[in-house]
Amino acid sequence: MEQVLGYLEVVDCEIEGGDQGMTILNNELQSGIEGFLAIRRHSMVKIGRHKKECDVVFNEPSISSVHCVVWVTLFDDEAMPMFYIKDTSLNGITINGQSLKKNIAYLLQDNDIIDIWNHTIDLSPDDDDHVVNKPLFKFVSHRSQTGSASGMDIYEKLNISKTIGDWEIGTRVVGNGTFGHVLVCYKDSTSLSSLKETKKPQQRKCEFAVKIIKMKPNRIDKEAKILLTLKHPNIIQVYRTFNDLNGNLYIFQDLIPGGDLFSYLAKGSCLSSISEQEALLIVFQILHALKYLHDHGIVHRDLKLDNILLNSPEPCTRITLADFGIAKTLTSEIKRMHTVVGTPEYCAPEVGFKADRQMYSDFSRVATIEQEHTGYDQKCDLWSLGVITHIMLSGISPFYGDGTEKSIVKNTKIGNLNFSTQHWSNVSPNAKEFVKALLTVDVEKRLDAQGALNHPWISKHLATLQQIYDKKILTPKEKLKLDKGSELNKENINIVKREDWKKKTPKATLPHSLKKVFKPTYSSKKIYKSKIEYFK
Ligand SMILES: Nc1ncnc2c1ncn2[C@@H]1O[C@H](COP(=O)(O)OP(=O)(O)OP(=O)(O)O)[C@@H](O)[C@H]1O
Repeated sequence: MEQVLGYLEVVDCEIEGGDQGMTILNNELQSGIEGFLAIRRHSMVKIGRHKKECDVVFNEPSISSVHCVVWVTLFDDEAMPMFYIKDTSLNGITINGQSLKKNIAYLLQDNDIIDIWNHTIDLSPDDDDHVVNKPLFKFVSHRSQTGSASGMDIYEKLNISKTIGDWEIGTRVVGNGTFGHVLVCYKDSTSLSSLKETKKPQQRKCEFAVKIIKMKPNRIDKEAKILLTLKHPNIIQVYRTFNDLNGNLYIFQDLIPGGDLFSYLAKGSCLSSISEQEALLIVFQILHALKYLHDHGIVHRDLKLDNILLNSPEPCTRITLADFGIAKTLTSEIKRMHTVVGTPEYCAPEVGFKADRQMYSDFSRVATIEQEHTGYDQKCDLWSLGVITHIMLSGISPFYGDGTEKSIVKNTKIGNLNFSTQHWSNVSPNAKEFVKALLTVDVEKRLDAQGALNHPWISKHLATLQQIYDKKILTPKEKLKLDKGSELNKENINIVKREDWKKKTPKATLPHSLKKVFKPTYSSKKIYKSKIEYFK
């Protein structure tokens, strides 16, 4: 069983003449301490009226079936856990007297008091009629959340500003990558005054995320430029970017609270598979995002478990593609790419990775090593999706070999797949065919995004998938917008028609003087860091 990372302490629970209708089910036994509900990785604490679904059950009509949920995400073993709460109720909940927006996850901080009875509506100290002695919950984390990099020195350490315009940068780290640090941030809200006028309780500030990248001088960042043009429910939403005088680029974006797909699959010391239905809904959403990107001439080029974020760590949740650090926009002039970029483990063979580490000795964010081949196109993203689907269905990375770059690159070029192991015994033939159709070395024969959506594995379940997507994944507003047809935020982007990509382009024409070297990045940053084994 996973380690306890935090607790909800039951407080203000002076029960008179009965149990006030509260039943704590399994969770109390797991925490081992009476009156404390354990919060562990990979399991959500649910509070509500529904006996089968919830860990804490209140038999009261004012409490919704699932009233609120609490969970924790952990980026890696060295990171501080992030605890979230989401109000899923009809009547609302408050934290420290502040109301929450429905269905939006908020970060919990030590000693936060969670009130599921919504006292704030008419609570006054002299009011004898208000509900008393109803249990509240106090959140307590197991480890200090400020950690070693204390709030004061993170700004100094990263040489970043505390505020950028009306954005306030917090001290909590959401994740770290090869290129940047992702921190929690807040946007100054002016709407509080209007809330006061309507005598509603003050609303808790929503959290956002900011990715901060150290830029090399005179580099224009393509990631920020591309992200500002995108608007899709399955692609990270960016609100603002800013370059400071210290060479930092700030990308202000939505905070995605469920952690990344790598952390979701990493249980114990290996990656575990998930059910075919669960994988199908994830693939369906990624394909929606890829279709949108590719239709607009954008290739992600670094699809991997780490860059797929979850809205909450549970099945049937929204998936968000992040990290457009090496994405590329194709235009009518540039129809193919010749730069070797990405993560070898997920990288299509035609991208042209070499196993020779020497070649990648000098690191550059705008990675450029000239390719020997005729280039590659958007189908490289479909190969990466094939690797991701393979891992989700079997828990195994298909070309990982002995884990060395040499063996990964060699295995990828051969593209052999083995579905005869016990890991595949419960996987349907259609799912295996789907993986095979994406992990096809011959690019011409490999499916594109639309082809993948038409594959029997997806098309057989299309009606159900679309229904779940429309009703559970999208908000009604998003559904309406998608129905009207997706539009880019900015008009001045050179859109390539799909037919143009199919036209063959001449061999790479970059002069040798432009040859630069590139060091690959790894999703496996976590594999190397925490030594997670792929093979069970
Ligand atoms: N908006 C976000 N909300 C929540 N978590 C995020 C967000 N953006 C990034 N993360 C987390 O931070 C990690 C690093 O972010 P990101 O991948 O964008 O950085 P990077 O430096 O480009 O990484 P890489 O080494 O993969 O190139 C991600 O794996 C993810 O877990």
